[in-house]
Parts: sequence; structure tokens; C-alpha cells
Amino acid sequence: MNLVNKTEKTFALTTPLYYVNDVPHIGSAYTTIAADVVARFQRLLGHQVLLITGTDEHGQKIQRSAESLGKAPQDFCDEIVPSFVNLWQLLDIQYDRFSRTTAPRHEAIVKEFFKRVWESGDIYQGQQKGWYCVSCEEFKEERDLLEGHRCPIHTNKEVEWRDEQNYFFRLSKYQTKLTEFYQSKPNFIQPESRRNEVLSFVNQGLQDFSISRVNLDWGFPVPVDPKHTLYVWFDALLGYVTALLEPDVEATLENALEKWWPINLHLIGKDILRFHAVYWPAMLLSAGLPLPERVFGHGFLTKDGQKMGKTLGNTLDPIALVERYGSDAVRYYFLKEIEFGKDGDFNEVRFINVLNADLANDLGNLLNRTLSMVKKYCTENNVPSIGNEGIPDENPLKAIGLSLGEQVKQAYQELAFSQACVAIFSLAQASNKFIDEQAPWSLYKQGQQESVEKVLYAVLESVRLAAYLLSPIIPNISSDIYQQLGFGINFNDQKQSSLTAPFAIHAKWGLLSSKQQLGKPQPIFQRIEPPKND
Ligand SMILES: Nc1ncnc2c1ncn2[C@@H]1O[C@H](COP(=O)(O)OP(=O)(O)OP(=O)(O)O)[C@@H](O)[C@H]1O
Ligand SMILES: [Zn+2]
Repeated sequence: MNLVNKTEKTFALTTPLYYVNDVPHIGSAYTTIAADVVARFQRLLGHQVLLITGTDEHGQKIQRSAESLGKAPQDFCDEIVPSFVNLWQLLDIQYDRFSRTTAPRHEAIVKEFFKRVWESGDIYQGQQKGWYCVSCEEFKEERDLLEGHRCPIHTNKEVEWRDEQNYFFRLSKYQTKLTEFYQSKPNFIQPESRRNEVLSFVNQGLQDFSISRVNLDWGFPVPVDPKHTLYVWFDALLGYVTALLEPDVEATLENALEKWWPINLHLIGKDILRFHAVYWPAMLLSAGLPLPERVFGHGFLTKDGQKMGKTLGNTLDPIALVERYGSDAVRYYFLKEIEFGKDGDFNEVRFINVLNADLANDLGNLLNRTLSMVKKYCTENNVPSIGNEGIPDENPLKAIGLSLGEQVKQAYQELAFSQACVAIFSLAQASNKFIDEQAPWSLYKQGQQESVEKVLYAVLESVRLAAYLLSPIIPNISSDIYQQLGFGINFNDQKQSSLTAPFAIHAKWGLLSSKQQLGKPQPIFQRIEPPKND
């Protein structure tokens, strides 16, 4: 059966399917924002994109969370899920599919997949003994535990001893195949440090892992032995596949995989790297399916050096942040300030300083002062009729602008969001400097109208390019800038903007023309007053 029929023009990516043991927090938002930025960028490139997010609703962790509130697990999940949906809306995250592992269609996919693995002879019964972290839903090596048998990720939780009959997946059989795969696809695991972690884990020798639980009923029954419940991770990873189904087709693997498989990018935090970079490809090899293209494990947002998380409860509420500062501000800060892949702490003073410096000053003031100067010094309220040809390539802004599009494209493709921002803001900073040096107000007084218009054109065009290249990260601000420059483009209407503002045209310096009628100068980002220290 030829299950896959993917074309170059499609791009499918996933966030983790988040556990619904509690409402989402800034860590959950971090991955989802990054995924949305990648999706938006791919759409600008003209690709057909499928952004998948969702929730992982089975397993002991969820069952216990529900029990502690005296609720039935399904009711509990149904109550938590809207908090994810609402947060994504608040953050302008435009996903295409929301995959819930309790969806009836998902069970059909899981059964079919299980059957393929079963028929490969990779599932057998055995005795599982070991330390289990319910918050990770994972067995841990004794040597990795903290004092008092606590989980290194959930430092407030003790692991539990398990000794039970389970079904196992023959992971050890895939040791060589996986090693060969990692070698042939050096970009499969990113960043490099994560790849090295995985290689060293695999080199230590892979052990089979159990894929069923007893004494737990919140999950799918194991198809060949319903007394057992399927291990939550086995079913969760397949949630990515179920998400690929069109809404109205029958839930079969063939239908799911036809258009979008293999997934181009799994974006995850480093806590769940092993599942995605080792277990998942092995399961797919066993089922005879092609492997995903790339897994990127980013770092942790930390509080006092510890991973923020629902279990630890040391989280930051993204809703409060968005309500106070707006979604663009939150999106921008986390992607600009923390190198993607590394850990980063949140600090409110830093947050305010970065937003004021970059969005309010470098970009916002730049646009505002330039538009005001056009009003004052030019006879018409259109972009000065200089055009790209009127500006020599040595012009300092054009010189940066000419190569910026390609540079930023590469940064986005490498998920180097911070680098993309730095490169884009170097153009905004150069523009501010250029205005100060050229002093169009003096040129105007000296009657050098053409020189004035050249300066203003070069700056407006640079602001446009910066706004365009930032649009995946700050779609609202970019749309406002575009509107003030006379484009009727809203980057939150991605269908429209990918057609009317494709990367091939809008990422090039020199697009503005005198046809553009300028709008009223309005601040695009209000300066934030730092909190008073009292
Ligand atoms: N502190 C964090 N920093 C960055 N990403 C995070 C953070 N916390 C969660 N995530 C994102 O959420 C994923 C884990 O989802 P999960 O539902 O387990 O959330 P969690 O808050 O870590 O839960 P818990 O604390 O119960 O383990 C990570 O792989 C990552 O994508
Ligand atoms: Zn844990």
C-alpha cells in the first residue's frame, strides 16, 4: 500500500499535544507561538501549511487530576480543553487542526497502527519493574533520580515503584536502524546539543519499553488484550497522525497519511525529546511508515532556574501578560529574547525594556516620525515618487535591505527567531541613524527637495520591509504598519496575505511606489511605563 503522496509545496508541523492536567501556561504558549510563527512564515513562502496542536487526555496523570477534583476524566478534560483553545485565540495562533486523543476517530487510527506493529512481531508480554514518574508518564533510571526518589523534571514528585505484567515494544530491535537513520539525516534532531544527547542515549543501548498498563482504565484498551490499557504515549504520538485526517473522511491510516505525511517538523520542549526522537521513529519503522523530517527540542522557560510547569505550579499566566501588553508583545519578547533551543528566565523589567526599545522606539517611532515628515515636507500624501531605481545600491539602508530577505528566510527556516529579529532590527536602527545623519529637516530648509524625498523613501521602504519580515511574529503591528503605508493587507488573514503579499515580492527591498497613499501616522506600539518601585 502506498500510503504517502506528499508534494514539495506542503508543510505540516506540530506542537506537542499538551496534557490537560491543568490549564496552559507560558511554557505551553512558548512552543505554540513558535509553531505559529513557522506556519505563518511557510505560508508567506507560498506553501500549503497544516499546523497541528491539541491535547493529550489519557493516562494516569489525567485520571488522578480528575479524581482529585471528584470528576469523571472525560468531563475533566472537556472542561480544561477550552482554556487551551481560548489561549491560542488570544495569542493569535491560527492552527489548522486541534487533535484530542479522546476523539473516537483517534481510536480507529491507534488500532490500525497497533495492528501493523503487532504484525511486525514487535510486541510481546513481559514483566515491567522500575521507577515511574506519573507526571512524565515515563519510567526513570534510578541513576537519573534526585534525592528522595524525586523526578529530575518534576522535582516536587516522588517516582513510584512498579512491578507488573505489561506489553513491551521491541525498541532494542531498532538500535542499528535508528543509528543509521540519525547518520543519514543529520538534521533530524535539532539543535545540535539535543542531537548529541539522543545519540549518546541510543549508543548506551536501547531497551524495550512497555506500552501497556494494568490497574488503569483511562485510555484505550490494548486491542489484543483488553485487560490492559494502552500506554498513554503510544496513543499520544499517534494523535499527530489522526490530526491529518480531513474532517469528513473515514479514520484510516491511508486517509490520514495521504496528503501531509511525513510531518516536516515536530516542535517540542526538551522534556519530551526521547519520545519524539527515539520511540516515535522506532514505532514508525515498525509500522513500515516513513519518518518525520525534523524534531526540534527547545529549551525551558524557567523560574529561579527551574522549569516552569503545571506540576510544579511555578508558572506565569500568559492571559494576564497578553491582557496587559498585547499578544504581539508576548510573542515578540519570548522569541527575541531567548535563543531558541536554550533555556531562559522571565524578567518583567527586561520584558518592558525590550518592548520599549524595539517595538515602541526603533520601529514605532521610526514610522511615526517618517510619516510626519512626509506630511510636512512633501506636497502629496503618497510615498515619495523616487522608487527603487532612484536609490543607489550603496545607500546604507538599501545595502542592508537587499540581502535581508534571504538572511531572515534562512533564520526562520533554522528556527533562529532571535537572529531573525536582530537582523531585521539592524535595518530599523540603521534607518534611525540615517535620518539623524541626513537631517531631512535641514535638507528641506536648503531647498533640496529631491534629497529629502530620497531619504524619506529609503526609510519608509525599510520600515515596510522590517514590518513584512516581522509579520510572522508580530502580525498585528505589521498589519498596522502596512495599513499606514497604504496597503490593504492584514497579516492575520493569512489566506489573503500569502496571495497578495508573497515572500518572493514583499521580502525584496524597493517595493514601495508612489501609488501607495500613506495613512494617518498613529503609534503602532504604546510605550509601556515601567512599574514603580515602591
Ligand atoms: N517551562 C517550559 N518551557 C518551555 N516549554 C514548556 C515548558 N513547560 C511546558 N512546555 C511545553 O509543553 C510541553 C510539555 O507539555 P505538558 O503538557 O507536559 O506541560 P507541563 O506544564 O510541562 O506539564 P507538567 O509540569 O505537568 O509536566 C513541553 O514539551 C513544551 O513544549
Ligand atoms: Zn517527571
